[in-house]
Amino acid sequence: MQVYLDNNATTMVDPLVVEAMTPFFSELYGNPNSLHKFGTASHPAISKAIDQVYTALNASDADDIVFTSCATESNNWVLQSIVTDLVRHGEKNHIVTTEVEHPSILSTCRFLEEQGVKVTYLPVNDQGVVEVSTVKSFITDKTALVSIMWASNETGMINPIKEIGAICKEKGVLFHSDAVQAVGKIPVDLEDVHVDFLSMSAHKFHGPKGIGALYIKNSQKLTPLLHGGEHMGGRRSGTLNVPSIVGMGKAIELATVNIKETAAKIRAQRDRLEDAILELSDTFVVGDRENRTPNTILISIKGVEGEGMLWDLNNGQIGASTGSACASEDLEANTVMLAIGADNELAHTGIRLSLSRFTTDSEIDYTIAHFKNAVGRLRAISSSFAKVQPTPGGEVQEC
Ligand SMILES: Cc1ncc(COP(=O)(O)O)c(CN[C@@H](CS)C(=O)O)c1O
Repeated sequence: MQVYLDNNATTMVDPLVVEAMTPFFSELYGNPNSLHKFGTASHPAISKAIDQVYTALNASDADDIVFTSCATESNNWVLQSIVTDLVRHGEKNHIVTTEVEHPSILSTCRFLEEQGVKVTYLPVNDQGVVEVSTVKSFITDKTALVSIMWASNETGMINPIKEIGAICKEKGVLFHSDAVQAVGKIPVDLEDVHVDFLSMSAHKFHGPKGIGALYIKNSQKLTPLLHGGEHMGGRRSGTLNVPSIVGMGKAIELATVNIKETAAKIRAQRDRLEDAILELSDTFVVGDRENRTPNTILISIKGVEGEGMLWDLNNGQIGASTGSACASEDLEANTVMLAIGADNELAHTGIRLSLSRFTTDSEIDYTIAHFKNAVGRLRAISSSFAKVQPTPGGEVQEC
């Protein structure tokens, strides 16, 4: 049996999405900007995809949805263009974000700091969530943008976006949320929650890789990151990736049409897996279940190096991660676990398991059995998890 439990890294493309995309590779392949029928033939499908994204986010027609190559591009676009529009020529010079954002936010902020922009990296609490009062206390009259992720890719913990959005609106500060791990997993209603910009990525909700989008409220001015053509109303240049746009539209429709029922099914499987693993001694999960995306577990297993556990799981045909895929190559401690106060040893024991609507009950059963055996094996050879075993005479010995 093969079990894929790394859906926060990327997901399988839903076969129904592949079916929707197929005609636009070799049949309706014209450049949508061409005036001939080969180009205009794809226009209805592009319009439908845009409508599917608007509907999924409950966005207003006054807002813009601009397709990008990925959420990393969307995040870079907002941060770099806010500096172009509000910092270089204006009185503002400050960005507020958190310590636990995705690298596409943190690295871009560090790049902007090299250009003189002031960035505040807010701490998170022991649940990995930023406190509303903390956000409020660091906004000044020089703050150009607040950028805070809707849900953590590492822990699944959900930030108080509605409250933060209300504060930003009240203070007249632009608000961006990286919603990559929220869209398609939990309800995102942009009539109910105030954001000026929102990033999303199709390959997180069973769409194709290489396509994302940026939501822009009320057509807010935002200098393009990519120049060179009138695509997407002059917002983002580059020939439209028609198959992937169609795929993103179909994927977001499938992911959100019954989102509450789907989330409940995934959560039941996640909770069963989590309960079983927590039966093991010296284990803990980051964050409470009520304020977490339904598919994610970041679990610490004392005495078991994350990489060693991944290797054992992989040998058992189970795919998981120690945290975000972007950071998988390095053997650093999990930054989120460090941010919530875990010591360095503990921060090396994190395992991220992320389910999807395609995860089956038998896969959960198989994972539970393998996980428990793996922990026993790895702790038996772990120097940091010394066991105290009684000897025949009753004396106790370290081993
Ligand atoms: C919150 C968040 N923000 C941005 C990205 C980047 O999305 P792209 O469309 O791939 O550019 C991701 C992707 N996180 C994957 C790969 S690093 C993970 O393993 O956690 C994300 O989770």
